[in-house]
This record gives sequence, C-alpha cells and structure tokens, in this order.
Amino acid sequence: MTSETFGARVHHALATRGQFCVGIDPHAGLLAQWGLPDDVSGLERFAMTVVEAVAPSASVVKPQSAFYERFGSRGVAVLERVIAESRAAGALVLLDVKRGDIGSTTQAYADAYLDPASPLAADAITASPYLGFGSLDPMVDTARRHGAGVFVLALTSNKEGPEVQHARADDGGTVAGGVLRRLGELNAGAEPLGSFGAVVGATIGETDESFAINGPLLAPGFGAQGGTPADLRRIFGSAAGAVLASSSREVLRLGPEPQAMTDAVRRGNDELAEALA
Ligand SMILES: O=c1ccn([C@@H]2O[C@H](COP(=O)(O)O)[C@@H](O)[C@H]2O)c(=O)[nH]1
Repeated sequence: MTSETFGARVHHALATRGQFCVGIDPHAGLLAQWGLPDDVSGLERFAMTVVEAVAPSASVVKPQSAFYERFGSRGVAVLERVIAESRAAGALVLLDVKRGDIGSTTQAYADAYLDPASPLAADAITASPYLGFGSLDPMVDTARRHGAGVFVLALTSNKEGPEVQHARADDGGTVAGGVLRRLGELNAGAEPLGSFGAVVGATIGETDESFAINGPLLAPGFGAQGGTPADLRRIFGSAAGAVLASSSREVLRLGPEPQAMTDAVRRGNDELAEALA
C-alpha cells in the first residue's frame, strides 16, 4: 500500500483537505430520489457520481459496505470501483464494515480489507470490539504491517449504544472508556498521529470520557442524525483537531447534481474549521 502509516496520511489529509468526511451510502430511498432504479445499474450510477463529485476534495470518503452487499457480487464489484477511484482522486477510503469476530476469523477480515493484495483493500476500516478488544489483535497487526488504519467502535451514534457502551467494567470505568484506553495504548508514541481511531458519534450528548488517544476520531451522526459543529467542539474539546466528522444522507440528498455535493464538502470543511479551531 505505502510505507507511510495511516496515521500520518490521515493527519496530512485533515490538515490539507479538512475535517469533513462524506459517507457514500446508496440508500434505496436516495436512488429513488435521484430517479435511479433500485438495481446494480442505479447503484453504480449513484456511487460513481458521488465519487466524482466529492473524492477530489474530501479528505476521507466512507462507503458503507451494506448498501453495496445488498446487490450481491455485482454490488461488491461497484464497491471495489468506489474504493479504487476515490483513492485515485486523492481521498483516503475508510470502509465502514464494522467487522469483529473470534481472532482466527478476524484475520480473514483483515486480509480482505487491509491487505493491498485484496481487491477490497481500503486505507482503513471500522471494527467492533464487542467480542473483546483483544479479538481485534490480528486486525491491528495486519494494519501495522500494511500501513492501514482501524477505527474501533467506542461510543456509537445510535440510541441503543449506551446499554453496552456505558456499562461499568471491573475497574469501575465504562466499557467505552476501556476501548478508548486500549486505543491510546496502541497509538502510544506514534507521530504525528497513531493509526488506530475511535468511532464516537456526534450525537452522544454529555460525556466524561477522555478522547486523548493520539489517534483519529471518526464522528458519524453529523448532519442527518442531528450532530452539529458545536456538539463536536463540546464532546471532543482539546482533541477536536483529530476529528473527522462524517455525513452521508445530508450530502447525498443534494444529488444527482455533482456541483451541489462538491459545494457541500467545501461548506462542511469551512464550518468545521471555524468551530473546531
Ligand atoms: O456510530 C455510528 C457508526 C457508524 N455510523 C454509520 O455512519 C453513517 C451515517 O449516515 P448518515 O446518513 O449521515 O446518518 C452510516 O453509514 C452508519 O452506518 C453511524 O451512523 N453511527
């Protein structure tokens, strides 16, 4: 993939392109709104229009795998194109797959998404630590080997998340706090930024957790789910410079006119630069 770490690449991308990330999520409702059929030809037209509109200027794009998988192997082939063409246009690709399993299977997921020899290889993926943080070790090792990144779910944007993530662990801290601590350990000493990020929703409300993990912080839920730049400032405080605010539907509903989506990236970056400076 590259000799540079993902942490170094995302640090550079945030500094030069901005903190706004576009989710490329071809919802059935959006295909209909764009006047496209709910089939693989509609999926391809939608996804490639978005790539062309946003990948030349956004720091990171985040395709959500589920929306491609629902069309089977031909949908996955479209996802492969989204990854390759977004990277060719200069965006980093964070593939949102939320994988996590027993260690031996986690290795296979890591090979599928983080090994540059795979047609689905991305710059980084999302992962779930809820089979135990250590079950992600093969993913961490593979990411280190290939200069890729992993964003681990800590405090998700959905209302059901707290029943697991706010639960108290044996040490009295929250389960999410334990995930953040382990990420800080993985990123210790990395410069300018570690490659192991946390997923922390822009909608989580009040929190006492520390986000000083020396890694990138993916904040989904920005836009359509209600998260605002002011929420990000409040949640992340002094860690706000490492935040990547992700928005899907709020941008995609502006299509199929490409310029409207391109303008949304610029607006999003400007708003975030002002709020998080
Ligand atoms: O906590 C999380 C983790 C991931 N997501 C994903 O982000 C997008 C959100 O889409 P919007 O249209 O901007 O609401 C979607 O792909 C989710 O799977 C999240 O929302 N929350």
